[in-house]
Amino acid sequence: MSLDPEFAAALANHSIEMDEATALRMQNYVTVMWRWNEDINLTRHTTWELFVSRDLRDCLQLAPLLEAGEEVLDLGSGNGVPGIPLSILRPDIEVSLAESVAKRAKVLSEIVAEIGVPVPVYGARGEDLLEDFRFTTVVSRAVGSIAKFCRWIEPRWQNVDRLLLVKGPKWIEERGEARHLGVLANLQMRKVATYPLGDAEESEGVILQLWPKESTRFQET
Ligand SMILES: C[S@@+](CC[C@H](N)C(=O)[O-])C[C@H]1O[C@@H](n2cnc3c(N)ncnc32)[C@H](O)[C@@H]1O
Repeated sequence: MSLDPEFAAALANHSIEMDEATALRMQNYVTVMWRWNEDINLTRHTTWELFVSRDLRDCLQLAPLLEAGEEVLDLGSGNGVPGIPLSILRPDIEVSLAESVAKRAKVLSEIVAEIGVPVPVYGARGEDLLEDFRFTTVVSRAVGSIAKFCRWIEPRWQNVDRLLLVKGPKWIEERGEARHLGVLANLQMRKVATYPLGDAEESEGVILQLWPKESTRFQET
């Protein structure tokens, strides 16, 4: 397999440097995922430009925030973003996927098997999975509001060190709602990445880290 010139052009267009082996693994994931997308709705990002400028962009922001050896759960994985690209970008972390829609979870299992990444897929609600499994970090994109996540994880913090949520500019409204509902009372929240979304409004994307107040683990990060 060689690199698709449109993928290479999209990477160059966004000044993304990636070694060829990683780019080819990423291309294989996207190609297989798009093939499944013809049968079951997984993504609307069906051009290399959209994949690179939306999906890969967010994954590249998340990747450096994770420490080697972490056990990461992608909650609400859908088409596999951010979990599968993260497992390709960071083979030194262990990624699992939770997807509550059984048909999508089954397709995700087919995708990871075909592309050969060591990523377990759970056809379950992520918050239920946290009853029995422990993860150092839960990552998530486009699944629920800050308040929703606070409520989901609230009874499960003994099994999670931190949450990393990928958010668009609406995160400020969501923070307002979460404060209003009082669900942030026992949590610390910090913006750990900010980056331009490249849209006409010049809006910013953020990655929010949430962790329990009593934990000192992320004080210095
Ligand atoms: C809008 S899609 C986002 C998919 C992907 N994370 C992305 O950023 O493109 C949300 C996905 O999360 C799944 N989902 C929603 N709530 C969930 C939960 N509590 N646990 C696991 N999956 C969930 C939905 O079935 C859907 O596939």
